[in-house]
Amino acid sequence: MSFLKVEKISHHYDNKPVLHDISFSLAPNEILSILGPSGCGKSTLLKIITGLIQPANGKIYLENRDITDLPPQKREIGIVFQSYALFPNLNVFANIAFGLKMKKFNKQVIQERTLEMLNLIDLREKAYCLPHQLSGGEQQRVALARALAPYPRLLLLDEPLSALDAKIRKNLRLELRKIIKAAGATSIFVTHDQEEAMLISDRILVMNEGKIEQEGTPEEIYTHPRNLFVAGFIGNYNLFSPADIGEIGRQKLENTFYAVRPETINIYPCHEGKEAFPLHPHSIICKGKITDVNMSGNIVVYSIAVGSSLIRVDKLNQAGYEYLKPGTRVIVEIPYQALHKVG
Ligand SMILES: Nc1ncnc2c1ncn2[C@@H]1O[C@H](COP(=O)(O)OP(=O)(O)OP(=O)(O)O)[C@@H](O)[C@H]1O
Repeated sequence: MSFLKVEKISHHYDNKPVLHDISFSLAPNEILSILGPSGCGKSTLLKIITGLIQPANGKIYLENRDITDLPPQKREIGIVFQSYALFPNLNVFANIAFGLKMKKFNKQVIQERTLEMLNLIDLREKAYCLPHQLSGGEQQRVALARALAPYPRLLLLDEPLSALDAKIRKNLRLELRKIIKAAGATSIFVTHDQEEAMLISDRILVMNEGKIEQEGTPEEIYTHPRNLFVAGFIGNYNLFSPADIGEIGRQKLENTFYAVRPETINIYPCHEGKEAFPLHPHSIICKGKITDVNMSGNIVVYSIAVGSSLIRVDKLNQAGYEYLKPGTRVIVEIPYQALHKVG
């Protein structure tokens, strides 16, 4: 059974179309990320789900009930925004309890549920602090607890980590998923950061210019991008046509674009006078020259000029790994199964 069903939603501002026939559904307890570049329509779609905007066309169903015309306050949707939006004059406990009070839960329920939320976000010892006494990451955990406290039917998170600095952001990603899963909240997470979407969600919708380009699990999106846009947006993919790289192989490639992940490519130095190499039956082989070598954590990132393309190759920097120097001529081996046709 789908918990939320978004059916053929279209929208425009001043005759400019921004959403085209968007349909997707969400299973109970699932975390779905909507991933796409700035201006692709993510916020507009969220506002339509919350009821802040009426769509030009289409329907929204929550637990099989048509909520398209229901006002926002009747939808029981919790929202966490990019800015923490906590009440500055209320302490952490009162901020979390706020939604419960508004919904007129009795005192004991408010006390118990607020404590449960404080434990969930691991901030019990900060219950009587004011928001300005907390770090950005802590404030965002409080914002999450406040949204979860009144048992929302659906939780929407609109770029909740983008105001945080890089380190806190990285730490909070997995914690956010853990908290949402522990609370059992069905959620939609909006982001333009592919790494964040991969780590936090069960499923991802990749959006571009008001359309869904691909829908799938993080692994499906990462390993099988459906088209050039998704491969380009997911990051690090090498994109080329066979003519660009002057490949030699046993299977003829089509004259279109292919995507290949940097970690799937092998490179071998060409030793002087020994440039001949066997044709591997399951690979395409080409010649290249290393133009740059960079360390990115435990990964050695090679930039290799191959034909008219610059190919990225990632190798694990294990103990004893001897990396190749810029200027080295190399044989580049790309396994056929690593190639994805995206043109
Ligand atoms: N109130 C409005 N009036 C007119 N155009 C708007 C309005 N709100 C958004 N737009 C336009 O609609 C398109 C989609 O905007 P939207 O805010 O939904 O994108 P987004 O993917 O959320 O972007 P970002 O990641 O930058 O927040 C953009 O071209 C934007 O300029």
